[in-house]
Amino acid sequence: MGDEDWEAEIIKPHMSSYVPVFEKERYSSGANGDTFNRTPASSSEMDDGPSGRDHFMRSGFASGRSLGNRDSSPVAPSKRSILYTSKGFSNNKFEEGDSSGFWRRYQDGNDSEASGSSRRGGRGGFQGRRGGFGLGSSNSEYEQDEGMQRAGGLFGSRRPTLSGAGNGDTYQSRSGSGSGRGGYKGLNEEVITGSGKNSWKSEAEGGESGDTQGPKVTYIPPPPPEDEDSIFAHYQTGINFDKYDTILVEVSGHDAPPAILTFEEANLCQTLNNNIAKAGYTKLTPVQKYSIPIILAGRDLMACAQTGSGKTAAFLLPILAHMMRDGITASRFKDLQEPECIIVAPTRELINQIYLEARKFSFGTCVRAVVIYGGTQLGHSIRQIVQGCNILCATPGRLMDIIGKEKIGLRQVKYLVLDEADRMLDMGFGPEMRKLISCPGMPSKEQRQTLMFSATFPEEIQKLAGEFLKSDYLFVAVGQVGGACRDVQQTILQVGQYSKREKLVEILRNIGDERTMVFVETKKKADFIATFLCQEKISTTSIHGDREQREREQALGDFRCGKCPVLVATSVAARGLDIENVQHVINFDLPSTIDEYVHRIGRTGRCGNTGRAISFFDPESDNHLAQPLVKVLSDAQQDVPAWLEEIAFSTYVPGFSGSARGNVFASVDTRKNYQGKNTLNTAGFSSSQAPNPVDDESWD
Ligand SMILES: Nc1ncnc2c1ncn2[C@@H]1O[C@H](COP(=O)(O)OP(=O)(O)OP(=O)(O)O)[C@@H](O)[C@H]1O
Repeated sequence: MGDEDWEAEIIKPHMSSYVPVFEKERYSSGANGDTFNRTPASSSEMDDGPSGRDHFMRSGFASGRSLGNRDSSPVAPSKRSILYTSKGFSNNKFEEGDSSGFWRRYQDGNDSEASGSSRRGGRGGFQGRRGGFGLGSSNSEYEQDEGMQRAGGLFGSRRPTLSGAGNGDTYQSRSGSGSGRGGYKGLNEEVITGSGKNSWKSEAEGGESGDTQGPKVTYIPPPPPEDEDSIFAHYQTGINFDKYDTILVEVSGHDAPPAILTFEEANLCQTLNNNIAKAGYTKLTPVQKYSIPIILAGRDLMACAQTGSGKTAAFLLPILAHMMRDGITASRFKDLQEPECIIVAPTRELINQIYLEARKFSFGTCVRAVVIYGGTQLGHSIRQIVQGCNILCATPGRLMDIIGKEKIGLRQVKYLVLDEADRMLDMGFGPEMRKLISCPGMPSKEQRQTLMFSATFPEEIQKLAGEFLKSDYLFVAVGQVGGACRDVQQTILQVGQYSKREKLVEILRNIGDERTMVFVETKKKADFIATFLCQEKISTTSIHGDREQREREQALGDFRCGKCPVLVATSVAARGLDIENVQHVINFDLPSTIDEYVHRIGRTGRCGNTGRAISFFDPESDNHLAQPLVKVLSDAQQDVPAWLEEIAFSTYVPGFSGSARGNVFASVDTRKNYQGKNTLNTAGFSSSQAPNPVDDESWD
């Protein structure tokens, strides 16, 4: 979907929009029965909803709050918390390209980052504002920075961006493309929509290679809290956690070890068991029941399981168990570190989250996990590594940089994990991953264990994965490959682009202060919508690839802690992020692929908790998604609006395999004629016995 024509927006009449059944139940109708006009008298009214909503509405964050008017809520934004504003806004006009005129710094904040230099760069380039925040390294060798950021002036987008740095309360002009930083802000995570197709570029592709010239990135992320309570902080599993056991699991491949039913059966060492208990895990999720024994048996694995169902622990625990069993030696300071495990993920925030999980489960052991990612000072990454590194969690660009600088040797790598593997292997990251496995020293696939996890695995990506995996890898499919989490109540509203903002505000006002992620398709629109919501006095922050890393982390922090209950995001936040109490996802713009939709709505309804997703379907631009949406909705046992079925029918493509991007509905392993498969429920009982395995068709 391309950018909206904001100019046209103010003259076009609003299109009528569809109101879902559940909203009609909840709110009395307006004159035409078509709008959310009534505010419930109290939140208790919400508690009486149908089953799926019950728990959701009872959750702590919502309770006791008025759901009617944000202004009256305890966190209603004050003048200070209107994070940014725009001049042209009252005209509903987005003056693209004239960022210096359109955006003005909200002076109320005392942002140290901005105060050092003017950020009104206009169309000019570098203003040098990134020089030092008292965080610079004393070791100049380590102060190299990401190349594309240096070269970024060439690509300056001149787009305004939120600034959460410092107190997170100010929005300010970032004209001149972030002034001192040029235009590149994590191209690896950017969805480029010009062609109407997602195209992801890796950091290294984008140039975080450290070789090009440009301004230095000096950001050093604050260290995570070290106290045990913080390390083991977790949220509760939800009412549907036990229902995971009813999901069918299909395992394909030869000689799959049997599933385990309890943590005890995994025979992990005492320290790991203690950490599991402290993390609040008492029962395995299906993907853990199947993946843990497979990994413990030394097999390569491709695992597909619904969002929020515990894939991270499914690979971390057996890897750590092996490391402990092998008597891993404590890390020590060395200029070249040789980690035993490398974990890669497509976004900075996700890899950081995986690192925190690795740190949690390795607590009290001599295994040292380290995280490195783009948008931070390269010297900082290197300093983390040289102190010792057994498990390296990295985004691809930064990983290749560090390998290039000979701070990481690959000879000892025994485990290579690709989280969000379908993303890691697609056109964006695939080339980087191929470079990684052919780096000097990297053990061949026969000599290492390669593990791939995702909630979606398109057929064509499964085929590419053969290059990375041993030919006898096992494939675990928990439920439908690419299916949406059933704990998310999905609603599709027909909303034309010119009605979207009004509908968004209406919904957000009714939601109250429950944490909500609003997905939009472009970075520019993320800024625009965040500005708009702030003007509507809805505390909002935003995350996207044009924001500096400091700002991205600040935004996520403000959202996590509830300071800003609304997070406007691009697809950079679609995958993997595990944020407590996200009760709503709103697709202001639908993504261009159904997989992205599945990941986005999976930010809610995690770990057995329930959640809700509302998506604006614009018939002008989203018809290609009608068929896959109908399939995803019906597979997840959701109501399918009649109008959507009609569109799906009218846009019927003979031979359609269920997706805007290929065969999303491959239910299992795509190795053709593969017969070594078992279908079981997660209590471990086989529902169809596997025939004798025949020759495995490998994708090598
Ligand atoms: N066995 C368990 N018991 C309790 N909580 C668990 C268990 N396994 C995982 N969790 C918790 O469930 C949440 C979701 O887990 P995780 O982030 O690993 O999901 P995921 O499957 O990787 O999701 P996504 O597809 O979105 O990346 C986390 O907070 C995690 O700590």
